[in-house]
Amino acid sequence: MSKPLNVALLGCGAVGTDVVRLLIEHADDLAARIGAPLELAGIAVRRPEKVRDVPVDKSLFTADGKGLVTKEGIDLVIEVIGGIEPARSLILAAFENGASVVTANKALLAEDGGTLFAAAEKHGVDLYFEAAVGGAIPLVRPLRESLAGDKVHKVLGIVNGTTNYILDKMDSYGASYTEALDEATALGYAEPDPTADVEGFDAAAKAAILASLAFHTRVLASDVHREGITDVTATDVASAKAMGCVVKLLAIAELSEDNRVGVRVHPAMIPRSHPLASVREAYNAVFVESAAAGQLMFYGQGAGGAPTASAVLGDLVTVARNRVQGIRGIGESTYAQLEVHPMGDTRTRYHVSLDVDDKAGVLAAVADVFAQHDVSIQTVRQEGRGEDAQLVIVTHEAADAALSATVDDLRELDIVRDVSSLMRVEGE
Ligand SMILES: NC(=O)C1=CN([C@@H]2O[C@H](COP(=O)(O)OP(=O)(O)OC[C@H]3O[C@@H](n4cnc5c(N)ncnc54)[C@H](O)[C@@H]3O)[C@@H](O)[C@H]2O)C=CC1
Ligand SMILES: N[C@@H](CC=O)C(=O)O
Ligand code: NA
Repeated sequence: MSKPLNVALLGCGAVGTDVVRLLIEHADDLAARIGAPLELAGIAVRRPEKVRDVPVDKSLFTADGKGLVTKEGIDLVIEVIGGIEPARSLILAAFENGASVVTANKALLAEDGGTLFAAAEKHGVDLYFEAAVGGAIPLVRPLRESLAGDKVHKVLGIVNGTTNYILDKMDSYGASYTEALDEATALGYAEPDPTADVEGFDAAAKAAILASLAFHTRVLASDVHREGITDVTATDVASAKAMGCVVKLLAIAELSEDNRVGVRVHPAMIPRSHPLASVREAYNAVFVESAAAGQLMFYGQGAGGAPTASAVLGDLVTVARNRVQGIRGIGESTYAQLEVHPMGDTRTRYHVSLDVDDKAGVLAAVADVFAQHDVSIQTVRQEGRGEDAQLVIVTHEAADAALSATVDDLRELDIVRDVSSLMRVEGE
C-alpha cells in the first residue's frame, strides 16, 4: 500500500454530501482498489457553520476554498460547487498545486473546458468529469476511451433529469409544471438555479460536452441551439398523446454529410414505441451511433446525489490510481476542429396544430404555404368543431429554416386563427 492520498472536497450540497458518505463507507475498498488510502483533508463550503448530515469532524469544513486547494500535499480535488466562478479559479489553483481534479461541473466545462484541459496538461495532472453528463451513467468514459477507435456520427438522448421528471409528471399524471418542478428540486435533481434546467442551459452544456467527445472537436455551450421546456403547454402534451407520441427534451449532436457539426437541445415529440419514450422520472438515456459499433444505448440515473457521487468516485479511483503509478490519464482530444453549422441547416420534422376557419379552400391555402417553402407534408388530420376546425400537420424532413419560415407565413394567413401547438418530431 502506498502512502495516503490527500483529498480536498469543494462543495457539500446534494452531490458533495453523498461523495463524503461514499468516501467513508467504502474507504477500505477504495484503498484496496487504488493501492493507497484516501484521506479527506478538508471540505470547502459557503457556510461552514451550517449543521450537515455528514459523518465527518466539523473542523474539516472551511469557507476558504483557495486555502484548501493550495495546501501543501493535496493530491486530489473534487469540485462539486458548480457554476463558473469560483469553481474555475479553484480548479486552476489545484492544478498549479500539482493536484488532479474530478468535477461534475458541465457548465464550466462547456464554457471554458479548453483553459482547464490546457492547465491540466501543463501541470502534468488529470481532469476527469464522468459525473458532468448523464450522472451515474458511464458515458464520458465510453466516448473518450471505448469508442476512441470508431467514428461516431450521432449522439441523441435525454440528458436532463429535472425536465424529464417534469414532462413525465405532466404526461402521466397531468401534474402542473410548477408542482413537478418543486418535486424535482426537493429530490435534489435541479440545479441551484433551476432556470438552468428548464431553459435547457444544463442540457446544452451536456450536449456541447458530448459533441466535443464524440467528434473530437471543441464545441461550446454557446454553439448549441437551445430551447427549454418553459413554452411546452398542456395542449402540446395532449397533441402529442393524440398522435401516439410523448414530449421529451432531447439533446442531439450529429455530423452532417459535409462533415460539419449540428448540436441542438429542444423539446420534441417522439413515438411512444421509441425506447426514449419509456425513460421516466429523472432517468437519462443516450443513443450513440458509430460507423463500426452501430447503435449503442446508455441508460440510468442522470441526476441525484448518490448516482452522481458514484460517477465522481469512479473518476476519483482512476485519477488516484494514476497518481500512485505516476502516470497521467487521457487529456482533451479536439484535433478535428470541425465547423458547427446553424440550426437552420439542420434537417428536422415539424408537428403543427392550427386552429383555422372551417370553410372551403382552407386546406388548399395551408398546403400551398408548405409547398412555397418546398416542405413536403407527411400527414394531415382535420377535425371540424363548428365555425372553426383544427388541422394537425406532420411534415417530412426539411431544413429547419424552411420549416420555421413556413410557420411564420402560416401565422400571417387570415384563415389561421392560432398555431395552437408547434413542435419538432424525432425518432421515426
Ligand atoms: N444534483 C445533481 O443531480 C447533479 C449535479 N451535478 C453538478 O454537481 C455540482 C454540484 O451540484 P449540487 O450538489 O446539486 O449543488 P448544491 O447547490 O446542492 O451544492 C453546492 C455546494 O457548493 C458550495 N458552494 C457554493 N459556492 C461556494 C463557494 N463560493 N465556495 C465554497 N463552496 C461553495 C455550497 O455551500 C454547497 O455545499 C454542479 O456542478 C452540478 O451541475 C452534476 C450531475 C448531477
Ligand atoms: N440538474 C441536472 C442534474 C444533473 O446533471 C439534471 O436535472 O439533470
Ligand atoms: Na456520466
